[in-house]
Amino acid sequence: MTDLAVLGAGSAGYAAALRASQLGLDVTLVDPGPLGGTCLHVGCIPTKAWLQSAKVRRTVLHAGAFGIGGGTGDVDAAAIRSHADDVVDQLHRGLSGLVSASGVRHVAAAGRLVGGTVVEAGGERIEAAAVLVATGAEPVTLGLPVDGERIITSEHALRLDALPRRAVVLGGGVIGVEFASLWADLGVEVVIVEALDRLLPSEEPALSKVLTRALRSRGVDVRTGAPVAGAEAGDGGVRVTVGHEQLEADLLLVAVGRRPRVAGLGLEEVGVELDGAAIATDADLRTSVPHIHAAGDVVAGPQLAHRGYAHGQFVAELVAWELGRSRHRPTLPPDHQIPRVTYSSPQVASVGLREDQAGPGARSVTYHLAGNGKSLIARPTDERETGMVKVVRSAQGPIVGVHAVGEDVAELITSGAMHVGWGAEPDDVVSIVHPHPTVGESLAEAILALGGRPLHMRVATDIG
Ligand SMILES: Cc1cc2nc3c(=O)[nH]c(=O)nc-3n(C[C@H](O)[C@H](O)[C@H](O)COP(=O)(O)OP(=O)(O)OC[C@H]3O[C@@H](n4cnc5c(N)ncnc54)[C@H](O)[C@@H]3O)c2cc1C
Ligand SMILES: NC(=O)c1ccc[n+]([C@@H]2O[C@H](COP(=O)([O-])OP(=O)(O)OC[C@H]3O[C@@H](n4cnc5c(N)ncnc54)[C@H](O)[C@@H]3O)[C@@H](O)[C@H]2O)c1
Repeated sequence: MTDLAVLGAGSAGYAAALRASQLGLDVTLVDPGPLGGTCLHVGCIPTKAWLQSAKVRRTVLHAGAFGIGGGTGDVDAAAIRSHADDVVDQLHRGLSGLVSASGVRHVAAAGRLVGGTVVEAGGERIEAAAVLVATGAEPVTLGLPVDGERIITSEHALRLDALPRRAVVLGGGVIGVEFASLWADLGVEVVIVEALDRLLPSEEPALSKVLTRALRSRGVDVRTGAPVAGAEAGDGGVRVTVGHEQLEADLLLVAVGRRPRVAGLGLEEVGVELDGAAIATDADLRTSVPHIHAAGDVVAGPQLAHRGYAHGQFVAELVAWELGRSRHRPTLPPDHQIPRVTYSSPQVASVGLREDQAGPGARSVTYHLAGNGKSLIARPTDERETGMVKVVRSAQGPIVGVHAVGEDVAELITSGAMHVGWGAEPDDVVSIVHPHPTVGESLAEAILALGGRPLHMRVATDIG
């Protein structure tokens, strides 16, 4: 018997386990893989390590623009991998220590539901008061013959010991854009192919435009409105069919989305309903079967590690409350309040609603980072794009969206998430002083303008 059995020890599952044990629940965490799941081992952390190496090479190649003698920027893919592995290992050791110190029991096996809230894993039968399914997602391959060598997914891309000379990236979403950006900066000739009419199609159109111009200026061949019809691998490389055209490359990265991992979990057998490919849940992440919850990438919505953390902690608190072990009934942040960052160069970061989603009478101000000292200092002078921050408020109401593109704009979206989450009005924020020079003060500049009192920008003073 256990209070909570968690299937999956990724961002959602381990966050649930840690929070539940803090609340005094007995927890069993089931996962056949290493603690940490996709984000730690084959997602957020190793991709950001590769992106950092790409940024270092770019800095080295542009060092002259900063008055420093440049280097050759030779690339050692195996050494980049080893740096990424070191970071992952260190975080994995830390997480394993946290989980064992918390008293959570880890069963290192795949689990499945075998009736009600009973889980079977590694030959063991675990009866639980509540179950959380947090088994994550896996790449969609569109039936393309993924072989791990010529036609690959992001997981294979992170294990490369040598970089291709020429690569086609299929999908202009988050994974496609991050790899296109980092490979281009590491000297790979990249073609990125997106079926819809722009890269990162769910972001504000202005951000996609700046990103596309920046990638093109670094030699990336960006093709939009171009669905890929097929691909064929041979000894010498891969041939990709886009419309009537054939593209030749050393490899094809398939990055067209990730689908919830729900097969083989016994969901159908115990009556857990699906909503399309994802597990159907109510607003409190309860599935159609009492006391079975779902969290993270198995639930439809943005597939992000920090959403997984929020989901996992929420379910732990809800279960503790339902079992009478906590007096606090938790609330779940809505998906649109979850910040999104694409860590390409330039970065694209946003939270809340786009202007076209913010209702009638919504107003916005766009502050161009060409006026931001910190952004100009960081930018090599031979690069034209600096980026922008756009803030959206609902009609005479609160700030409902912050959208940014530029170097290091990920750092300002945390403040954006607070403004949107707290429903702040521009007047609530204008008296908060931001440090200078920072990229973050560009958000303050846009909010000042939205509140009708611009400082370093020329806009009509009756705005907002
Ligand atoms: C290349 C890449 C880069 C990414 N970068 C970012 C980023 O920068 N920022 C960000 O926020 N998000 C990023 N993500 C997304 C992020 O990794 C996911 O949103 C997050 O990992 C989801 O957490 P989860 O707990 O739902 O699932 P996962 O982390 O996928 O964990 C699921 C776990 O379930 C386990 N499991 C599977 N089947 C069973 C079973 N039958 N029994 C028990 N356990 C099982 C798996 O072994 C796995 O450990 C990235 C993803 C990818 C692929
Ligand atoms: N920095 C981050 O937070 C981060 C990084 C990587 C991944 N992730 C998460 O992983 C998930 C998966 O990422 P992803 O980039 O694979 O999915 P995605 O949904 O972000 O993008 C997939 C893209 O592929 C395009 N596409 C689909 N079929 C196509 C075809 N036949 N031809 C051309 N284009 C096609 C889609 O229009 C879409 O733009 C995302 O939801 C994201 O949240 C997050």
